[in-house]
Amino acid sequence: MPLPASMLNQKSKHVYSVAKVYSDACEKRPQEYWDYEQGVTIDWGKIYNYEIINKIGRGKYSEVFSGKCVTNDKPCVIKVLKPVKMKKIFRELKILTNLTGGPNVVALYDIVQDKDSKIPALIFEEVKNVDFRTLYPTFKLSDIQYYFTQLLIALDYCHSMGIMHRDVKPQNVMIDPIERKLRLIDWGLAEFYHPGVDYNVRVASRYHKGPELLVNLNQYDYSLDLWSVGCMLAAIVFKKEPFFKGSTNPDQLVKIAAVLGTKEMLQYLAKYNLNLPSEYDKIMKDFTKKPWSHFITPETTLAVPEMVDLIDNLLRYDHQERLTAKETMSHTFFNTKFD
Ligand SMILES: Nc1ncnc2c1ncn2[C@@H]1O[C@H](COP(=O)(O)OP(=O)(O)OP(=O)(O)O)[C@@H](O)[C@H]1O
Repeated sequence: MPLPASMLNQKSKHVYSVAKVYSDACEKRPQEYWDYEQGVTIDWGKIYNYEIINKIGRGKYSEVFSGKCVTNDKPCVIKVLKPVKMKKIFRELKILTNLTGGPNVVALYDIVQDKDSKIPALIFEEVKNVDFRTLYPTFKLSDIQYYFTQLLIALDYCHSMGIMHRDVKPQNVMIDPIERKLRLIDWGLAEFYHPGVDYNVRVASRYHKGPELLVNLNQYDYSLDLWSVGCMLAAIVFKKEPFFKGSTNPDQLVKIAAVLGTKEMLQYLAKYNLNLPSEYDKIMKDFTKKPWSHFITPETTLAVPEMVDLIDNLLRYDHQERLTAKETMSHTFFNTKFD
């Protein structure tokens, strides 16, 4: 029986922006692939197969524990979801079941449910992560080439599967430097991409929010994730963590404009027929675009020309101008040998 029509792929009356790549990734797959509103058939595992060892993280939407699977003694991570709308839970489950097994995507081992609260817990592979504040300062250019290629492989894969991550940031990129293993985690804000659909701009974490989110451009796409990658690279290379440090969401755009320029921001808005939201009236200033050389000091030895050019091609206001994940991987920076 065909599924009833869904609101999830309802195009806006006025379509003004469509992804440059993989725009039909969902449409070409069956509706069951992306329609999480019809519910998700879950093959529930057995909760007594898992043992909690200790708490390792607490997010807005979950509590995360390290644990082990008692049947094989294998370590795992147990993400106990907080009670939120079932629709959000279904979305995370659908996306994870679609993506698990993909390159550098955290593997989902099992889904279990507390029998009283009915709240699901997700069982993942464990990554022996080293905190980015400790790890990133040790990176040489060759490490950046290696780990960012791994991250881009994960992003190109999820984009090719019609999914935008929408929360790319160092805290969601687990790296085990001993195994040189990288996994993209936290698919809780990820969403299926349908061309011409208006998306909620209240996604991503402040420092990694793309300009499209801050100016209420709803028809954004996979290119949002590439802005966040640009922020991560700029922070590492220019030794400024985070690179754009807004104190509020509106201030985040002010911090971006202070680097990329105010005139350039207004040109971006004009291209998509948008006005600067009134919340900026009192706080936006007329900044001139700063050249990247402004951020170069004797300490920024990673800021080689190839890297600066890469950052310049990711940190673009216009989401349609940013390199895609695939284009980023073929950028000269990744094809240059550094010591
Ligand atoms: N597979 C894993 N291996 C190691 N650590 C993990 C793993 N999954 C999650 N963590 C740890 O738990 C933290 C929270 O996990 P996650 O980001 O999935 O939860 P969340 O509730 O969605 O978080 P947030 O509110 O920050 O978005 C991570 O930042 C990380 O430190």
